[in-house]
Amino acid sequence: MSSMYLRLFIRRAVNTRLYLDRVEDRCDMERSGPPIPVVLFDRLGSSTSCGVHSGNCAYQISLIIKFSMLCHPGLLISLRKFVMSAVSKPEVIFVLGGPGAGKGTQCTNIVNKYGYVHLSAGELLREEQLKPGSKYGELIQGHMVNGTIVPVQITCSLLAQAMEKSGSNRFLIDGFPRNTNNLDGWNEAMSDKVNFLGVLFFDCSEQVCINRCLLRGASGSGRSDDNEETLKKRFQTYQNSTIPIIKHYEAQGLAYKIDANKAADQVFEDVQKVLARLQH
Ligand SMILES: Nc1ncnc2c1ncn2[C@@H]1O[C@H](COP(=O)(O)OP(=O)(O)O)[C@@H](O)[C@H]1O
Ligand SMILES: Nc1ccn([C@H]2C[C@H](O)[C@@H](COP(=O)(O)OP(=O)(O)O)O2)c(=O)n1
Repeated sequence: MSSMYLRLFIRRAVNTRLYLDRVEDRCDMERSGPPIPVVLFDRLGSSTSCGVHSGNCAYQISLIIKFSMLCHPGLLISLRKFVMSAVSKPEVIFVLGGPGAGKGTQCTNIVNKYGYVHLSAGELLREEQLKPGSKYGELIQGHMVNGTIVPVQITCSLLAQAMEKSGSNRFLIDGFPRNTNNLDGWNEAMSDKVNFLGVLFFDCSEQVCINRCLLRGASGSGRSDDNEETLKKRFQTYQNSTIPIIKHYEAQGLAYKIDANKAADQVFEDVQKVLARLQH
């Protein structure tokens, strides 16, 4: 009995890729026709496994359940979560605030507690800049040092690639959108593909931010922009270009302001209150 399996299929005709959380393994299973990415993961211990197949114009989810697990009390809840995560669009929260406001620090806290995937636009750009032979390396470096913003086509495609590669469906997108070019580019390419929950806005005074960035630089961040001269320019960009984006979301009731001048653990207390609201 324990080796008998029940297989459920869910099919839907959409040309889309699926993003699932808790991806544990990738393999090619039941290959037929063109190559199909298959994600295998496990929600009820080792005796339940799920495969997700994303084809050209349809996707099919198959869920393999051991007969002995059919009476498991968590099965229905797990099934519902599984199906919802598979058929719903990926969740996105934007994280904004001045340079050094503590965005990255709080994103790490959120990832540890809530299991989002953290994508830092700045970090993705730094990685791209360092890639040998990157055609955007010099352009990115120029913007970093001048404290200006890289064109959205580059940043948005790095974000989209990272989302796809992660296999998750819950994202914190940190340091984006930073100006109207970022916002327009995102809206054009991505906004109808995601379920946007809102913006975490880390509000922090300029002096506190500058002190934190200088300390970060002094303690070996290795970042070409953690110096006083670039910081002045980054703050100008923040005031002139990013604050209007935050205001744009505030006007829609989608920005959640958090006092980021406080100690990191106090800031995280406030973050958790906001997340509790966002997730309901
Ligand atoms: N609430 C806080 N109080 C004091 N220092 C902080 C706080 N949050 C972050 N830091 C420190 O300040 C620096 C900048 O934080 P970081 O999370 O990298 O900011 P951002 O991602 O907004 O640039 C880091 O060295 C970090 O350890
Ligand atoms: N959307 C973005 C995000 C960052 N950048 C560039 C320009 C920014 O000054 C640098 C650094 O960004 P990052 O988010 O890492 O910086 P802070 O964490 O806010 O200090 O990257 C960009 O051009 N476009």
